[in-house]
Amino acid sequence: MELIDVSYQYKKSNRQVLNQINMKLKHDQLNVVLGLNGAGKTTLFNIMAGSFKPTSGTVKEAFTHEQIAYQVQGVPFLNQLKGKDLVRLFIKTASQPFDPKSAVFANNMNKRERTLAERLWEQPLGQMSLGERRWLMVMAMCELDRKLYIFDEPTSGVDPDSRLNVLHKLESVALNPNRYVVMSTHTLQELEHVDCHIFLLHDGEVAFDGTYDELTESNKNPDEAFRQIVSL
Ligand SMILES: Nc1ncnc2c1ncn2[C@@H]1O[C@H](COP(=O)(O)OP(=O)(O)OP(=O)(O)O)[C@@H](O)[C@H]1O
Repeated sequence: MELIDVSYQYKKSNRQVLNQINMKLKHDQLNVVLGLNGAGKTTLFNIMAGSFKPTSGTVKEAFTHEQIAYQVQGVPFLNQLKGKDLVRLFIKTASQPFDPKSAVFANNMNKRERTLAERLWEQPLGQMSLGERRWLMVMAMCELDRKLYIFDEPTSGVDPDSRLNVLHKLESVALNPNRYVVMSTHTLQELEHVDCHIFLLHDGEVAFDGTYDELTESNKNPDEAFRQIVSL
């Protein structure tokens, strides 16, 4: 998937959020979009998902809605829904078989994850912590068979252990030549041991496009390396 000279400006706004962006997503690797608050990450995801039409420019290899799984931030679900209902919702909308007796999506989980999945299975969403809810949603979405997966801050509020599990899950989803996986995060340290390609959005442009090692070449602290780029 490639974005060619993509620009975006919200109606009634005089600011160009994205200004002739060029990006080529990688297969077999996690694509990570970084940027300050308001840099345009969610706007970019909406363009990739086809929800927003670029003001100008082209999205090459655009996918239909059926080919995309998009985890957006802050979607309200009924608090009474149980974990299994949420998973069923995702799986059923994809017309995939769902077995209510077993946590089908738990097949590749380690012991701790499996215990968590089993506990959340019968627990209402309203009684889950924010991190538990996010973890469950991301794991369920990974079970869908799609061409493009977009995760807007999938590790936000998730504890360090589950965060690693989520990232490794996304890495494994990306290990398929017919898929693209894109995510955003503000926690740069979590990327050190992840096979990923980084795009850093700043001032409407891609200010950095490269690997984690390249990002931290001049400063081993990724936050400082990030700061250097956005201070230029
Ligand atoms: N509907 C809208 N109308 C006008 N401006 C908007 C609208 N939605 C977002 N913006 C502006 O567009 C810019 C980019 O927003 P976006 O949500 O894409 O940023 P982001 O990088 O995802 O931020 P964050 O890291 O805080 O989630 C922001 O300055 C925001 O205020």
